[in-house]
Amino acid sequence: MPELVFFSGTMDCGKSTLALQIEHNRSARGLQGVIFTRNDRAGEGKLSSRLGLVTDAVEVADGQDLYAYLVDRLSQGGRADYVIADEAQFLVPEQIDQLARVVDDLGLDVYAFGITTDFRTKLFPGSQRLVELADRIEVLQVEALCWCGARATHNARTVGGAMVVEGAQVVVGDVNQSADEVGYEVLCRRHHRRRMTAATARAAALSPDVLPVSST
Ligand SMILES: Nc1ncnc2c1ncn2[C@@H]1O[C@H](COP(=O)(O)OP(=O)(O)O)[C@@H](O)[C@H]1O
Ligand SMILES: Cc1cn([C@H]2C[C@H](O)[C@@H](COP(=O)(O)O)O2)c(=O)[nH]c1=O
Repeated sequence: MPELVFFSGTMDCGKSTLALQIEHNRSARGLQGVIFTRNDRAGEGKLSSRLGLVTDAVEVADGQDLYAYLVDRLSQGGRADYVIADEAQFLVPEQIDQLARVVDDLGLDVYAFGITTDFRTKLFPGSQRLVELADRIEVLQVEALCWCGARATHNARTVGGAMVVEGAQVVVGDVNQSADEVGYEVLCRRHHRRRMTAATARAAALSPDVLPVSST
C-alpha cells in the first residue's frame, strides 16, 4: 500500500540527508521520483544536506497545486514513481492534503520531511496537517543534542547566541551562525523553557555570581 510518511525532527537531525538517501536508493533501481522543496538554504529548486550533498528539486510556489502538478506530468507522458517533499513545514495545509491525494488517488508513496514546531514550540501549519494525515510518522534515529548532552527536541531562534521568542514564523537560517546573525540552536525542552542556549549557559558559568566562594 502506498503511504504518506512524515519524517520529523528538530533542525540538523539529518532529515535532508535521509531524503537524499531515499532518492539515491530508489533512483539506483531505476525508479524516478519527483522532489519538492521550499526555501532550502542552498537556494531555489535545491534539496541540500549539511553533509554537502545537494540535488535539484521542484521549488513549490505559493498556492501551487501539487496533485495537479503530478497529474499534468503523468498525463504528458512523464514519470513519477514516488514523491519526496523536503522542508514540508513550509507547505500550506492544502498542499499536504494534495500530497495525501497523490498517495490515495495516484498510488504513489510520498515521503515528507520537516521540522514539527517553530522557535516558539508552535506547530507549523503544514506539519500539523502532516501529523493529522500521515499514515506513519517517523522520528529520525540520529539524535541532535542540546548543549547539555540531552536529546534536543526543540528549535530555538537566536540573535548573538541569545534566544528570541518574538518574530515571524518563517525565517530561513541555519545553526552555528556567527554572533550577530539570526540563527538557530537545538535544545532540550528544559533549556528551551529556560531560554538557555550554549552561549548564555557559558556566560552564566563564567559569571562571578556562580563562582565557588573561597573559604580563605
Ligand atoms: N562534518 C560532518 N561530519 C559528519 N556528519 C555531519 C557533519 N556535518 C553534519 N553532519 C550530520 O548531518 C546532520 C544534519 O543533516 P541535515 O540533513 O542537513 O539535517 P536536517 O535536514 O535535519 O536539518 C547532523 O545532525 C550530523 O549528523
Ligand atoms: C525553528 C524554525 C526554523 N525555520 C527555518 C530555518 C531553516 O531554514 C528551516 C529548517 O531547515 P532544516 O533543514 O530542518 O535545518 O526552517 C523557520 O523558518 N522558523 C522556525 O521557527
